[in-house]
Amino acid sequence: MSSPGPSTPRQLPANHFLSLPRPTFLTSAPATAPDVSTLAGADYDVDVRTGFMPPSPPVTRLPEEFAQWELTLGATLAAELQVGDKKTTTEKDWERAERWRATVRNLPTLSIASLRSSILLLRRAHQVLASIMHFYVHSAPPPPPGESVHIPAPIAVPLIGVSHELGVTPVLTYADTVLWNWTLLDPSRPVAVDNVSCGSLFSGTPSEMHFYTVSAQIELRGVEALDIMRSSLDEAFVGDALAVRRISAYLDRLAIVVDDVTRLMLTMFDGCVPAVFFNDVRPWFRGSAGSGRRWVYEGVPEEEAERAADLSGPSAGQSTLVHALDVFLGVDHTTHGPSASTPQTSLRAAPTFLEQMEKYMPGPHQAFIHNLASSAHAIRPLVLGQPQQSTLHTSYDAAVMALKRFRDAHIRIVTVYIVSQRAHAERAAREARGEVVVRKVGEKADIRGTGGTQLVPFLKETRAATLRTVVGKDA
Ligand code: HEM
Repeated sequence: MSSPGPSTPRQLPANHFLSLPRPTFLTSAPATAPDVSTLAGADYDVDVRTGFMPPSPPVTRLPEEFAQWELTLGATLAAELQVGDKKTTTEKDWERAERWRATVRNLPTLSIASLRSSILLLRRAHQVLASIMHFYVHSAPPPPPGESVHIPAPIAVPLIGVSHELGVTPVLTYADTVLWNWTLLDPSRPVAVDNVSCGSLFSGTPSEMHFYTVSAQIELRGVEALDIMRSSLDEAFVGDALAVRRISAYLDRLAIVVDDVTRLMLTMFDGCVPAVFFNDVRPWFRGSAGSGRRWVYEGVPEEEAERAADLSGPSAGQSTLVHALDVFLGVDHTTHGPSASTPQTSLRAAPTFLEQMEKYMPGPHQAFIHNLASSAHAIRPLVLGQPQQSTLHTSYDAAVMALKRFRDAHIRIVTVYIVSQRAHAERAAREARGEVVVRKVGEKADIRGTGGTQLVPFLKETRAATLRTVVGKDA
């Protein structure tokens, strides 16, 4: 079975979140109201209990036929691979890495035909192959800028094939690190925020596990937000006074859910050590985008290889949940203010960062976003059609401001985990060279995210766009 692409609708399963009655907190909602939202009618791989995460723990091992891939990934532990361009990496580390890299080049190029019947196996294959690829690229000393990085055919060919089946890019994504990388703490209990834990893919550190786990918890807490979106769009279709009152209540609830998501995100500080994240985890994530080096996927048709040459590494910016919140609330990231990181003239034509991130999502989740975006009965126009100071305005702004608080908190996190870490690293390097370290007031380093953004101006602009969405004067 292959995964449905954006244009291949399927029958909705009975337990699909789009097929369910309204949230119970709105007791006055009629259970018989028709599901009229444009979200209905396709399978988006969104589950009523787990949202964008699959409903049961992902497969952790491929069948025997693909044992060599699993063994090669497992051997990275014994090889104690270090990031190739890390200051502390030695000649010996490179030699050990090169021996492991040779085993990757000598793998047979396996057919993925038998994987096509199982989306669960396809996901595991993507995770394994993309992880091997990132280990392969980043455990070697990087070639000079301008030179290409070669991905051997035994990895490149099946990775391209599997990615095609899943509708996702052939590079490590948020789906590999979070959505398809979790287990239940207590298997006798259902999937829940307090019963999920992610595995470490690269550094083997508790910080890496915590980094992914927090995102998984956010995805699970966000399930209620998806439920609220669906119910609100149903009501927007009806659009009468009662519907407007219900949407207000949904939006009030949404603000609470988003604040919970923000609280969860801030628990990053409880278990992910910034220096470990910056030095031992994040370097493995880097994609080719912004690196000045193209990744050449050997053995694949030129057109496919061209599409894969310039891709970003995983970022929670690929979380469909946050995109969905933006789309649902009508946050417009295309009209940039003066602090945007890209020149004003090129803004309208170019896709926004968030739009660019969609191709890193599994195909059905991309379809979910497109469907949500094309809803004929969107919430924001309905809100704008109501009188100023109405209850709906207040509730809408409450939800938007909760999303803005999420972005405030996210900027704090990025400051601690990247901006400050980068400043420490720079200072240490200059001091080691005997240079006097003075940074002029206002001078900022050009720091890029794994998504290739100039991250500080980008994140501030994303937050500003959220604030511009507010409709009331007093918000
Ligand atoms: C240590 C933790 C984190 C760090 C260092 C971090 C870093 C970043 C960076 C650098 C970007 C800029 C885009 C890029 O170029 O990659 C970004 C974007 C983004 N991140 Fe995070 N992130 C963290 C945790 C999270 C979590 C837990 C979430 C929640 C799902 C999240 C959601 C987002 C979103 C939605 C964006 C897109 C920009 C936006 O919508 O405001 N991040 N992140």
